[in-house]
This record gives sequence, C-alpha cells and structure tokens, in this order.
Amino acid sequence: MTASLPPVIAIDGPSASGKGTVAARVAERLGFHYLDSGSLYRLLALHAKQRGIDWSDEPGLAAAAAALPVDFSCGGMRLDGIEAGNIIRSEEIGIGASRVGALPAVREALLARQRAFRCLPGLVTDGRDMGSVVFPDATLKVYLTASAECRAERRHKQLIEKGESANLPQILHDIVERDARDAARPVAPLRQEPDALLLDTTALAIDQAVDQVLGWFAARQVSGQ
Ligand SMILES: Nc1ncnc2c1ncn2[C@@H]1O[C@H](COP(=O)(O)OP(=O)(O)OP(=O)(O)O)[C@@H](O)[C@H]1O
Ligand SMILES: Nc1ccn([C@H]2C[C@H](O)[C@@H](COP(=O)(O)O)O2)c(=O)n1
Repeated sequence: MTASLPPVIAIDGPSASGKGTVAARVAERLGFHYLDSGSLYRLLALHAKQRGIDWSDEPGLAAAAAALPVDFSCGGMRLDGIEAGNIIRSEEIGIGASRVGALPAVREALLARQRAFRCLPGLVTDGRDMGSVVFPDATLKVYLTASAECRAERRHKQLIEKGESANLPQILHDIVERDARDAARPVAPLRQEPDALLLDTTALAIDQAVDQVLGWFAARQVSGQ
C-alpha cells in the first residue's frame, strides 16, 4: 500500500489575476505551505541577468536553474544570499520570467524544486502549470482569472500604493502581451485545463474568492475526490 501524498490546491491563471493573493490567504487559513511558482521563474530571470546569461540561452539557463542559489527560509526570498523579493516584481523581470519559462529545459530543471514544497499538512500553490504539469494529481485545481482591464487596474493600484510610477495603458499592454506569450508556448501553456474549476474574480472581492476556494476544497474532502 502506498502512503497518500499531502493535499495540493493548485491555482493557475493569467498575470495580475490575484492568484498569489488568494493562494497565500487560502494557505494561511488552512495552515498549509505556500509556493509562488512564478517567483522561481522570476528569480531565474534575475539571476541570468546578473550573470550575463541571455534569456534565450536554453542550455545556459537550464544549468543555472538546476543550481539556482535561492533560499526561501525565514519568510523571504534570497538569491545568492541577498533578499530579492522586491526586485523580482518589476515588469522587466516579469517579462524575463515569461521568456525563460517558455524553454522546455528550464521548466524541467525547476520541476523537482517545485514538487519539494509538497509537505504535510498540505500545499497551496499558484502559477501557470501547477495543475497541469507540476501537481497533476492536485486535490483541487482552480483557474483564477479576471478581465484584462480589471487586472491592469488592480496592478496599477498596487504599484501606486507601493509608491512606484505606473501607466495604466502600458500596464494593460504588458499584461496582454505576457499572457499571449505564456498561452502560446508549446510546453505547459497558460490555459484552463478541463479538470480545473473556473473562478472569475472580475466582480469578486478578495475574501469572496478565498471563501470560494475554501468551499470547493472542503467539498472535495467530504466527497473524497
Ligand atoms: N478579487 C480581487 N479584488 C480586488 N483586488 C484584487 C483581487 N484579487 C487580487 N487583487 C489585487 O490585485 C493585485 C494583483 O494580485 P496578485 O499579485 O495576487 O496577482 P497574481 O495573479 O499573483 O500576479 P502575478 O501573476 O503577476 O504574480 C494585488 O494588489 C491584489 O491585492
Ligand atoms: N508556473 C509558472 C509560473 C510562472 N511562469 C512564468 C510566466 C509568467 O509570465 C512569469 C511570471 O509569473 P508570475 O510571477 O507573474 O506569476 O513566469 C511560468 O511559466 N510557469
């Protein structure tokens, strides 16, 4: 008899849809671990930039990904021993993450690192292929989205609140372009899988989205699916 693996809630969706916010809050409510998989692609893009590795150099990036010097302990995100949680949130690094994430050897090199986050009592994770590739046996798969305009407005508000300059039309353009690249790639593309439940948060508050995910997860546990 094989021991059952810890449960996983996989939340995938386009950029600025609120995946990270919802996933982190669901994890907190359940006392589960949380993995922001996009941060790994972002840290790799930053690391490559710092090391002069081109974002199209697949063998160079795959080698860098396999040995990525990241440390998620103490609640932060250290790259080469330096806190990088803020710097990886830039639009430039987001674009870099999307470019390196399109390369199959890079995705393969990051797979085991992501799966290692699956620990008791459970994991909530967000990204683009959490339900399709990384955790295909996830207990619950959610495709979380919102209209592109709504996502751009949320990102704009987020940047302004952080005291950063932000241009709404440019943000909308960048979001649409990045999603198109993530959806068009042949490996692990951004899309709603048939077994993922759709959660459109365009007209929902964060707490409503969190409650919906928790409700779906509770129902799965009762039905044993
Ligand atoms: N339902 C919601 N209503 C209003 N604002 C929301 C909602 N969900 C998320 N937000 C806000 O939208 C912004 C973007 O959310 P978040 O960073 O979680 O998105 P994301 O999908 O993880 O983005 P990325 O893919 O770029 O990492 C945040 O400021 C967050 O507070
Ligand atoms: N599972 C993942 C997560 C992220 N990426 C790539 C594609 C995204 O545009 C980019 C940044 O992700 P974000 O932090 O915005 O969630 O990283 C991916 O390919 N697969």
